[in-house]
Formats: sequence, C-alpha cells, structure tokens
Amino acid sequence: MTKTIVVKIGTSSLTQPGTGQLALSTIATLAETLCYLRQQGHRVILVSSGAVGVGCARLGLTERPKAIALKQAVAAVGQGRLMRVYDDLFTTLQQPIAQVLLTRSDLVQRSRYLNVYNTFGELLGLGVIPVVNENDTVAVDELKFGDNDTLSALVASLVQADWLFLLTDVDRLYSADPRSVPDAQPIALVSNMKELAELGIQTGTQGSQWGTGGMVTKISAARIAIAAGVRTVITEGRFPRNIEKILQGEPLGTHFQPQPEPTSARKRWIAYGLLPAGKLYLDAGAIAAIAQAGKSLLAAGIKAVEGEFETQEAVQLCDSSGNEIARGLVNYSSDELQKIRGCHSREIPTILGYVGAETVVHRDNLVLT
Ligand SMILES: Nc1ncnc2c1ncn2[C@@H]1O[C@H](COP(=O)(O)OP(=O)(O)O)[C@@H](O)[C@H]1O
Ligand SMILES: N[C@@H](CCC(=O)OP(=O)(O)O)C(=O)O
Repeated sequence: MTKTIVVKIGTSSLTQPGTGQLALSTIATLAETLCYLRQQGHRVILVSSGAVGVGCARLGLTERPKAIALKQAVAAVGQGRLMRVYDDLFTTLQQPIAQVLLTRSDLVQRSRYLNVYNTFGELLGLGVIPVVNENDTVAVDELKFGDNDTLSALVASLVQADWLFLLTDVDRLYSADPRSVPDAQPIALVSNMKELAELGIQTGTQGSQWGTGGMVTKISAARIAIAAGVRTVITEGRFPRNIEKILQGEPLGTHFQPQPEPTSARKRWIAYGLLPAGKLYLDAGAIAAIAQAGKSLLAAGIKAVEGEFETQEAVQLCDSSGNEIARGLVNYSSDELQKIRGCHSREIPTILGYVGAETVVHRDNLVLT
C-alpha cells in the first residue's frame, strides 16, 4: 500500500565529525534508499539539514557561527552545494527532486499554509522527492523554526504522512545522553508522551558539534507528529537502509506510536503552525473546564494576561506557574482582556461598552497541548 514517508536527516549524519566535510557514502545510500521507496510506490519527502554545516566546510570555518547574519550568509553558500550533491546523486538514479525552502511564516498564514500543502500535493503526484530545508537566508529570529526536527514534524503533519524518520548520529533515544552516560538505557517504544514524561529522560540541551537541538527537539517533533497520527522513529543516519528494514518490521530505533485519534488539521495549525502572541494565566476551575470537560474558555477563569495581541491571534493558555496547557485563538484583544479578566460574561457589555463574544476562546478554536 502507498505510504507517505518523511525522512529528516541532521547535520551530524550528513557531515564528517571533525572536518564538517560531506559524508558522501551516507548521502549516496540515503539517495538509493529513497529511490527504492519511490519504486515501491511510496510518496517520499526528504527534510535535509546541512546548509550551515556544508557552508562552514566550504568557507573553512571551524565552528557553527552564532551571529544570525553570518549563519544566514553561510547557509546561502551551503544550501546550493547541498542541492548540487543531491541532484547529482538522484539524477544518476533517474529520480527528479525539488528544493522547497520554508519559513515559519509560510505555515502561520492560513493562505500560505494551504499553498504549501497544494505544492507538496503536486510534487508528490508528479513522483518528485521534495528536499525541504528552512529558508535560513531570509528567516528572521522570531519567524524561525530554529531546528529541522520541528520543521519535519510540521511537514509530516501537513501532508498527513504515515511515517516520520528522524535520522541522527545515535541509534535511538536513551534514558540519558549516551555520550556522557555510558550505561544509559535504550528505549525501543514510546506508546504515549505521558509514558515518556514518566521515564524522566535526560536530553541535555546541546546537539553534537554541528547539530542544533540534540534530543529535545526530536522529542518535541515526535509530539507534534504523533498528534497528527504520524508514526515517528528516531534512528541512525549512518545506515539509511535501516528505513527499509524498519518498514519491514525490524525492531530498530525508537518508535513513537501515533495517537489513535489524530487532532484535526485546523487544530494542528492552531497548536503548532501559529506562533503564540501572548499568554493567559488561568485559575484551577478554568483549567478543569478546558482540559477535562472540553469546554470553551470564559473571561471569569482568566487571572492574568501577558503580551499584546489582537482578536483571532493565537495565545498560550497556562496554569499559574506558566506551564502551557492549551493554545487557542482569542475572541478579544489583550487590551480588552485586561479589562474583562476575572469577570462574568454578562458583565462584559457594561465594561467594554459593546456586546462581544460570550467566550474568550471557543472550544472549536482551542487545542490541548
Ligand atoms: N537521551 C538521549 N538519547 C540519545 N541521544 C541524546 C540524548 N540526549 C542528548 N543526546 C544527544 O543528541 C545528539 C543528536 O542531536 P543533534 O546533534 O542535534 O543531531 P542532528 O544533527 O541529527 O539533528 C546525539 O549525538 C546525542 O549525544
Ligand atoms: N537549516 C539548518 C539546519 C538546522 C538544524 O536543525 O540542524 P540539525 O540539528 O542538524 O538537524 C541547516 O540547513 O543548516
């Protein structure tokens, strides 16, 4: 049966540790593997990091730049090199590819989100393998995905993929970073995110020398993907053929089981596509109402408002310590909410001088995170 498969490969797998030069044999095997999947009739998307790493190697820089403008310049050098290598390899195998560079704003704005969706649909329909990366050269800080793990999960969610493979330089997730904790325990299956929280995995915050987010970003990517019904696997990039083996049922890598009832596309866009513009701090009653009873958020349950936002922008709904419980689209601006927070809905017309919506966030526009 035709499956949609998104494969994300990180800088740590695409480049040689130390020199930062391209790991050509890995990339060639990856190209062969993806072509094999295409021949099996599957729809395949590759999310490839490496623009910054390859740009550094090309320019003789010995470490990943931190200054944003330099990083953007280096990515512009590396992205072209990277695509050249991919195109040579895939062309040798008679497989057309396409470059798709995205920024977060492409997914924030609904019309652009649908445009991206349509483009992927056409490319996959044409039998092309899209090669996706963040458009590092134009993305400004607040509109960056920041890491390609998140980008790959959003792409997998957008195209309603069956599988997301996160290829990295470790063979799977461990109870702690195996580089610093040699007896860390391997984890084969994560049935749900609650179970993962109970395992108390230590992830550190650092990636490898050239990578960005380490395991933290892979786990949050898995959370986004499984909510969209995408089975997610963390496995080793040095052996791309493992993808075929995993699809045949071999127990390799760490598997994250998809949620049985995926969240709708619109709610996924609210939860993960949009950038929240503020925070609403809720009391215990409001938290129970939205989290357990599936109700809308009313002004009465809001204790504090943070940030400046307009009507219909996305906000985080938090407990009193600031832990996010849900996200949603607000029916009132931050200025209005400062006036009506803690008030009963029937008082709103008197306070604001006009009749507004009964709810602050309607349950149709509210997603538990
Ligand atoms: N609990 C953990 N299990 C496995 N690896 C971990 C863990 N915590 C941190 N890591 C580190 O994450 C690194 C992979 O992240 P990163 O370098 O960002 O990869 P990539 O470039 O593939 O995105 C591994 O090299 C490993 O040292
Ligand atoms: N867009 C950046 C990749 C950022 C990133 O997430 O890198 P990695 O942790 O290696 O997957 C680049 O192409 O260098």
